[in-house]
Amino acid sequence: MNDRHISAADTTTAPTPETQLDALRSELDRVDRALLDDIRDRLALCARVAELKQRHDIAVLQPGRMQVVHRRAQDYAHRNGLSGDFVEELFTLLIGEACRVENDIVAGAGADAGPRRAARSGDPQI
Ligand SMILES: C=C(O[C@@H]1C=C(C(=O)O)C=C[C@H]1O)C(=O)O
Repeated sequence: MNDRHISAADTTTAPTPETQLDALRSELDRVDRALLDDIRDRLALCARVAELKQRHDIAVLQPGRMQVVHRRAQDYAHRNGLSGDFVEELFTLLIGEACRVENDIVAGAGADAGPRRAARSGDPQI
């Protein structure tokens, strides 16, 4: 069938721009939730790193490790067509927040200082 023979039924069932926008926004909402879950999990791991550092008197700031994390993010950006500047800023923020959380824990701000970790399968249900 060519364009001159589209029936009325075909045109009425075509998704409207609004429907397509809603569908794309639902996808975005799902990705945003996953991003936030991953950020929460990253910070919860950093809180565990801080507890280990505190127990063994290891410095919170580890410039060598920060370099490794930044370098890997830049490689990823390069391979996946993302802006290197954007990824640099993003990881500067992520690492900065990790260090803030770690410093709070090492300074003894207590168990509430860190982010909540994600529930694991063996956890009690409350
Ligand atoms: C998580 C750590 O602590 C800090 C936070 C880092 C991060 O957010 O990736 C990296 C280096 C650290 O100074 C670590 O030492 O691994």
